[in-house]
Amino acid sequence: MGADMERFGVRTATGRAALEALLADPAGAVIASDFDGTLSPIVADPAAAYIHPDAPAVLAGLARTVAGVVIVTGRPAAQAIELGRPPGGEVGLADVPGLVVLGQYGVERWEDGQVTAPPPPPGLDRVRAALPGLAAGFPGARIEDKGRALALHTRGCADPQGALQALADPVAKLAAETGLHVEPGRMVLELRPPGMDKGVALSAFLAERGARSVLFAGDDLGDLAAFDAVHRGPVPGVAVCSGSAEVTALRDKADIVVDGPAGVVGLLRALAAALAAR
Ligand SMILES: O=P(O)(O)OC[C@H]1O[C@H](O[C@H]2O[C@H](CO)[C@@H](O)[C@H](O)[C@H]2O)[C@H](O)[C@@H](O)[C@@H]1O
Repeated sequence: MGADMERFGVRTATGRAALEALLADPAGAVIASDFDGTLSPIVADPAAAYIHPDAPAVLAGLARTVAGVVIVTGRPAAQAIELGRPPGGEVGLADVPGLVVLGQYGVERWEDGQVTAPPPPPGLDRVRAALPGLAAGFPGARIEDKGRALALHTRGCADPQGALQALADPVAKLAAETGLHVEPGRMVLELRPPGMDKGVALSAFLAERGARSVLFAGDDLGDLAAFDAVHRGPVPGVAVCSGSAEVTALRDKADIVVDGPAGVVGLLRALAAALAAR
């Protein structure tokens, strides 16, 4: 077991214990992951953020062994499925047996090709009308309409971080006026329904599956709630940081830190190999 722990780069005692529990009892394990920045590399155009080419097959292999594989994402769930098949790829996320996608920070659920979700929150139309005015002052800013939430991206601006800071107050004011929640992320401010986050969504999924252990991988601020759920929940949990220079807040809270989506896929591949060797 010691060799396994070394291979996985676990740096905390609780992470070691949780990973040992997962390896000893895979039928009780849930493998959970964020999408953008964790399974798919960060790119300038959100519509072009396809999954790492090896991720679907690796997740499909794991899904045959564990209690469940779940993607917990800020994306609309169906869009994660679309971007979850790399261009020209033969295997996509839709081929992962029993996969569930909890989209839009947990308000949507994709399963067996069907999406279930509540109606869009009141206030969204007002945000939809107001955001172009806010974005107009920042050439290169991009509005992403996700149906139940809107995102204002600054990655295309000449000074993405400066634009993000300048937009923070007006976006917070708009959120307060419309009863929405501001979700800050990687060069993005999202206005989304309140009352749900990735931690709540993941905890509910773990309870539903009767999970006895969990591994969750994430890269961004919105994943911190899932890290908390992993560490404070009733079953042993491993939090994996998909590391980047852009976001450092997750590193100190992670049991394992890997280098971006390629590192996450490598870790999941090593996990699948260790389970197959048992
Ligand atoms: O919860 P996630 O799966 O991490 O999704 C969070 C948001 O990710 C997307 O935006 C981010 O990725 C883009 C593509 O690489 C990048 O251009 C952008 O700067 C990032 O913030 C997505 O567009 C959002 O809808 C997600 O909520």
